[in-house]
Amino acid sequence: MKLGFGLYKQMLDDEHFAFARQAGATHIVAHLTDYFNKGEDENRTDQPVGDQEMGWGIAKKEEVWPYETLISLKKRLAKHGLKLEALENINPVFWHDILLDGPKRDEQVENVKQLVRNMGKAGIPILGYYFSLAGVAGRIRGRFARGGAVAVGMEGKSEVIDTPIPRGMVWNMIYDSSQIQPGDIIEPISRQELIRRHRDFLNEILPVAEESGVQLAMHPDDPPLKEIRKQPRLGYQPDHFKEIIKTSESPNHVMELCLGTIAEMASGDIYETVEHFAKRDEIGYIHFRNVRNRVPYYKETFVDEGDIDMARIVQILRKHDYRGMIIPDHAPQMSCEAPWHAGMAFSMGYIKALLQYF
Ligand SMILES: O=C(O)[C@@H](O)[C@@H](O)[C@H](O)[C@H](O)CO
Repeated sequence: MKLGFGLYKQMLDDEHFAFARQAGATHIVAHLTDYFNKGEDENRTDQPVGDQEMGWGIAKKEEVWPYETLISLKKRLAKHGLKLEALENINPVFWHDILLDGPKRDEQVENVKQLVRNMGKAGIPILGYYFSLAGVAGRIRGRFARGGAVAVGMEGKSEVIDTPIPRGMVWNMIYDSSQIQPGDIIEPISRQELIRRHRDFLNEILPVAEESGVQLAMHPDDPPLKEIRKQPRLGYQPDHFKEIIKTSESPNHVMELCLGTIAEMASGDIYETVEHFAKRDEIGYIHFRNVRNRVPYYKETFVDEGDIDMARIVQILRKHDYRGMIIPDHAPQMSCEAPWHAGMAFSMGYIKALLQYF
């Protein structure tokens, strides 16, 4: 197994690369979408939470990440002894009308194909994506982890969860602020319609992924409620994702298996789910984090204190000879001058020890 580390856009610098390597990472997941593009967000070092009606921020208008950008990032990482294993998430500016089935859909399918080709050419093996209208919305932040460490979670349904998505926004980011008008919302669709949009997207992108040697790794719905912001989720039980991966029938379509999100689901068994995907070789990479309780009351915890027995997960992965990457995803913030660094270093140390002894 490969120990990896995820870095947000604003962390893609030498200092963070050195930190990741020092914490034991050999592989990197890079987020090239700036989730914090609001100018004044003081929480830029923590994960984006999704407790605001207007979402994470304004999606930056930019051209589809070109080959040159990708290869230069790869080379900068290589200087630190790190391999760029995956990009996580697609800027909503590139694909909002694929999610919304809007007028630019076909043009935007070409954007995603181009991104996949650029990744293939640069030798980046995995694109993590999350097919969702509401995106990561409706969580709150609080002193939920051991010793009062700040983490995210849910305390029942917050107001945002039932507030419809305004037009101009999707995936919890604003892609066109000129469209945002009071009362103008995205019409609710059915889960079947969302499944259709996703299937059509895969039918067009997967052949290109296969040709390019890139795997598309699907993130489960986060948080896994049946409906958020009046829109359905692709899935809210492990079985939904098993079904989607099975019907896509391509070795290039796999899971970005987030243990926390799966364990938060109102039903389903995390160990059986990991076993299912590991046995079939359907895991792109793993978000190795822990939670307590299930939606709508779950809380993120330190990696060693939640409901999931992480050693058991590693044993299941070993049993099926899983060779892919695991990353901490995110961790509670620890009380000190570098709360994010301390939380992530704690997770990395714990995971490294598990990998050493199991
Ligand atoms: O902060 C983060 O990294 C999370 O929000 C992600 O795990 C997120 O759930 C996925 O990237 C899916 O978008």
